[in-house]
Amino acid sequence: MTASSTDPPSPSDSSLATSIFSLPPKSSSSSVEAQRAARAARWRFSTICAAVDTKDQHGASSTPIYQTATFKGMDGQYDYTRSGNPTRESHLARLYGAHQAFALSTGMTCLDTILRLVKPGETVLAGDDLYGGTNRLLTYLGTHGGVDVRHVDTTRVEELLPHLGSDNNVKMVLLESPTNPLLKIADIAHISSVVKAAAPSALIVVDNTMMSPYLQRPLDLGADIVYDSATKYLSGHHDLMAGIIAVKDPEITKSIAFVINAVGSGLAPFDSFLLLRGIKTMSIRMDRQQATANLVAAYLDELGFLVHYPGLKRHPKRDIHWKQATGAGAVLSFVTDDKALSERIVGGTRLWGISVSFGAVNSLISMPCLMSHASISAAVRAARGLPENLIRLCVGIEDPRDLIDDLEHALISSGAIEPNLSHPTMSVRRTEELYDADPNAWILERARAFRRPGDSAMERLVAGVKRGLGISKERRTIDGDIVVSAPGKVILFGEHAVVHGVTAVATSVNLRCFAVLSPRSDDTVALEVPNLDFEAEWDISRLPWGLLPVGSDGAKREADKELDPPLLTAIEGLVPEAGKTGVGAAVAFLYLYMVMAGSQANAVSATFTASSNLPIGAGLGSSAAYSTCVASALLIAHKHLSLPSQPGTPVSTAAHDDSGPHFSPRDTDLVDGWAFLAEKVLHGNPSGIDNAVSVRGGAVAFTRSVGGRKGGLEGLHGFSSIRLLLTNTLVPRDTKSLVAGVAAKRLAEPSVVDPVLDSIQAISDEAKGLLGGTTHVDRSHLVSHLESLIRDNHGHLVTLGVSHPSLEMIVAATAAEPFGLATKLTGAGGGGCAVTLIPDAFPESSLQSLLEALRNDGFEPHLTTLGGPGLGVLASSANSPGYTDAVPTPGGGEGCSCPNELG
Ligand SMILES: Nc1ncnc2c1ncn2[C@@H]1O[C@H](COP(=O)(O)OP(=O)(O)O)[C@@H](O)[C@H]1O
Ligand SMILES: C[C@@](O)(CCOP(=O)(O)O)CC(=O)O
Repeated sequence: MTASSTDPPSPSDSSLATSIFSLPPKSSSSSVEAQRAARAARWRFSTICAAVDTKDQHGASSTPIYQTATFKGMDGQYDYTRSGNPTRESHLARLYGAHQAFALSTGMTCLDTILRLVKPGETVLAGDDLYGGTNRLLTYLGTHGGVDVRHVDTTRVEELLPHLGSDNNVKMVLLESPTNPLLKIADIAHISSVVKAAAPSALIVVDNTMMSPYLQRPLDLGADIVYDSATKYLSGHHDLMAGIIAVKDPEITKSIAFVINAVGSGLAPFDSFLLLRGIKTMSIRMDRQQATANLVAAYLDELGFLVHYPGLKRHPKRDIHWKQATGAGAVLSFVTDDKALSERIVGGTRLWGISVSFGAVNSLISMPCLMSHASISAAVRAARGLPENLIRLCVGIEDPRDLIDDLEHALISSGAIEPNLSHPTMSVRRTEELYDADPNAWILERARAFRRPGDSAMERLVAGVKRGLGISKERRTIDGDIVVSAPGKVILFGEHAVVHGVTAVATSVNLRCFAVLSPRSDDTVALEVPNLDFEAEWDISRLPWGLLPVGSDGAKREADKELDPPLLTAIEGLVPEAGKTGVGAAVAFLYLYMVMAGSQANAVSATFTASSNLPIGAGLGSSAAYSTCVASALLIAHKHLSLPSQPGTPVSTAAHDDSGPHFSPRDTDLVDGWAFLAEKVLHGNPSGIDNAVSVRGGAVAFTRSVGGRKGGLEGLHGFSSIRLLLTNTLVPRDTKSLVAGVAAKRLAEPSVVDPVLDSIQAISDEAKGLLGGTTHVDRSHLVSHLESLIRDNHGHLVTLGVSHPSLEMIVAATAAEPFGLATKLTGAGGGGCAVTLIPDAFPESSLQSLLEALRNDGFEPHLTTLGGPGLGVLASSANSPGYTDAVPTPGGGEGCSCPNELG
């Protein structure tokens, strides 16, 4: 297929150069014909694609296939198909704004043809993120053709400049934009003008396959030659191989035509027919593919993957792309940071076919380093920044919902994402309605139902903090920000009994509170707690500093064991909108803020923002997570916590997380003590187990110090990843009154309650042995043993009177056939949450039916795993000028590993 967009071909152009659009009207004398031709000359892209304006002798409305090698006669337009064939002649030049366009047998043939314009001793500058086949051919040209091939980052014009001096003999600059597969953007117009100015004889060649002429026309931007693998978008069905070369200059056209004719690389008649047929629907296909690609990119981006796609707002050089192209295309790539994980994702899809190439109506998934770019050595790939775990997605025209379903399934089953327990699940009907009303909102909803577990506890934390506070990937925390995060908890055994000195076993959950303390300079302290729709600010000078004990100087590290009632009352008077849920959070914050500063002189001016993905008031320790965040952020601001010398290095307390620095045991205890004080503000007389878990993470056995008996805290590290189902009844309850109810029952019926407390102690002791690794059992026995302890403990809590009909419904639903699972209430009971242990072998299909059944009963089920990191400090530059230097940093030193006197 060859054609010229403007001039009719001269006989010397050979019969390759014919265009139905450029031929003069049959009867040029007829003004009607002339007007029709003039109108046709104004047709827009999709019209040109769809129209069959052939001058076929029978008026065929589809281009006929001239399946012939030779043509009879001496003076006809065609003689031999290698030189020209009517099926191959078409309107392509017009699609490219070219002087002439040629259809060849493949995209690589196009490149081969173009590279024959380069002579030995000349230089080709090519990109460093190129299709593997391009790289292979260039390498061959270098080794066998005596051409100096240099790979530079062609997306950066400054990298090209040193190569453009006349001694470099640059003949050709080969560009792709966006590049394949990293979708880097080159400024085609800018590069063309810079190259032309410095090396006037150099040809700018653009591989436009990622875009097609529908979205980008490089000849209009200053390129000399553009080629496309027409196997991709132009034909669109992956049922033929083809390539197109479009050329602006008549002289270059002749050289290209010469090579094609000499070599015989023109596209065969039948393939030309298929290609023409594909081109008719190109724009409509690409519109659909591109719209879906935008959704897929938004989905992966929202999940926290690094996605390469110029449709995304933060894509580097996006503005340049949109200056030179009219769409983002339908190819995107993303990294998982784990090659094995990427392989599992790619292998887990069904609708997305594992295949090289792109541009077809059916969607494809691949790992370029193993497939399309495998011919580039691993070392070169690494040097060019091509991640081995990169996944490329080529979006087709299937229903976007099916594509997302399939991709999501692969992401879940590979372990790349897990349910976002804090996100309310939408009914199928509501989801469908949202899709119909607003696909962009729909895709975000789909993504928010999941989250990435990350590769390490710290990475999870970083991602969690950003998500939790709505800090988008591009927004970095400002200098001086202190960013902290702490988990909620689930009590596995011993709630309520723990208040009376019995041991309880609790574990952190992967739902967290996130907080930022940001310095300000207006002598104001402010609080924002969006979960509770509360914000307030206070003039620091008007806080009741006079109520602090005389001599407070802020140097004190340890938290008080008890609250100071007059100070508490005074602070309560400062919090507006009494009765709102945020009031407790504000009072706790201000209380710690004042006591920790010790005096007005030491007070820091800052805004504290906390946001949690924990359900609040459901028994999962949202208050402890919040208290831990308040305590740790304020301790850092007052320089009471020793942090790594390198600002911004994440610190954690999680003993099981070996990566990164940890707080010393003494500092861990310090945070715990202050968090406990905040818990006291919120709850009066809590046992302290919630903050102990939130600060440390993992699983702990906790015994409160009661009546002079020594308490204790022990980390339990003898288990790995046990799955739990937390089901929120959504029934509100009040911890304080439930705890008081049990105390009253104990007073009234000691003969009933005391044996129950003894039995719970025995249960906790057994659980401690199992989870702490001192009782040696195999994995299946560990789980079944824990299940029987769960059933027993729940029975005792029923006896204590703290269950609720909604909790009993969940116990029954999970125990019923075919599930047979063990469930107990967790936390204070009276509503709140139930916890169910999910054995390793529990079938995924049964789990899905159980979740569905619970949702149908109006509950909110969340899957989680046992254990997880505790307090994490993500960013902290307490040494920055934003915070006062007046508070001396106390001396460090290792202290006790566990606070034995917690309350
Ligand atoms: N994200 C948060 N922001 C501010 N305050 C919070 C947050 N999460 C919890 N709180 C505080 O904790 C209280 C809930 O504590 P509680 O009823 O014991 O529930 P839970 O069992 O979830 O800890 C809230 O009323 C509020 O004072
Ligand atoms: C009931 C209790 O044992 C656990 C706390 O329950 P909750 O997380 O407030 O639902 C009370 C406590 O230990 O402070």
